[in-house]
Amino acid sequence: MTLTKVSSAKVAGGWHQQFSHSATSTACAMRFAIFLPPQAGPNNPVPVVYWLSGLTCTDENFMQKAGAFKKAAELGLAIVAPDTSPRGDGVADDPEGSYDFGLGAGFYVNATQQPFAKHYQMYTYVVEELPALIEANFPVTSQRAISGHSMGGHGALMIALRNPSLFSSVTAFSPIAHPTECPWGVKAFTGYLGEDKKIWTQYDSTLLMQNKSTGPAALVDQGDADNFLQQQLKPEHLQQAAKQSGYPLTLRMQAGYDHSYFFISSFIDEHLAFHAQRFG
Ligand SMILES: N[C@@H](CCC(=O)N[C@@H](CS)C(=O)NCC(=O)O)C(=O)O
Repeated sequence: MTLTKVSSAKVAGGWHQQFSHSATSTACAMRFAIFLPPQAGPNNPVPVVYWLSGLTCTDENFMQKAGAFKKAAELGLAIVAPDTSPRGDGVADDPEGSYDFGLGAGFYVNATQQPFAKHYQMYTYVVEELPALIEANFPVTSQRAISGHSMGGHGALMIALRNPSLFSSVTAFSPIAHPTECPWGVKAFTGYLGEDKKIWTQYDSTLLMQNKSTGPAALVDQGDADNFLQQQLKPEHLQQAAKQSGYPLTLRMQAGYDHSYFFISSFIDEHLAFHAQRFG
């Protein structure tokens, strides 16, 4: 598998780099960003935190705005941020060009519906193809954690719940906690997965958590001044699911914070420390 380096910059004693590669799962060129802390080297592989971004984002938003590098360098963690959808010639988009479906809005599912199924295989890309690529090409261990924001916060929870042996911990900011019951999720799941709601359940974190009493330790932060809180995010549904099953979830409501990267940058250090503690 050939990786093409797109950019490279030293930061916090380590390196921020972007690469593109031809992905099998999504059948198109995919770009990702990686932060390698100063400790990382052939004789010192480091664990990886995967970061899944939200609607409208690319691999760049988190790396530019979260302010995560100093803490990741201190803790010796690599961070990998994939794109939020397939892109390029021939990749279908929302016919209306809206921001919440199609390009920039892959929802980390494997689409079954045309014209999306050919490229929108983000679940397989994030769970299988990207970690295999990272572990074959960079000085990292197979210790993994996963985090994300909004659509990506949901993606992180859903992927960790479905793959407990692959991730030692999961954290999320402002996740779309119950996608089968909010407008963003219903639109995306109808478009990518079709009308059969039984198929949707495998991609819904609240429904998955309801039936699991064990799995990767989960931390969720949610701002109470987030414009999307009531209509789209519904963290109380996730809390209720954890209560019902006994799942190890800590949900923190954070007073005054909105949906933006200002919120993420305020608590990202704590999320990285949460992961580092569980890597041991
Ligand atoms: N554009 C949408 C919201 C999109 C949005 O808030 N995206 C979040 C993720 S859900 C984000 O991270 N945006 C990019 C950024 O802040 O850098 C709107 O205004 O309603």
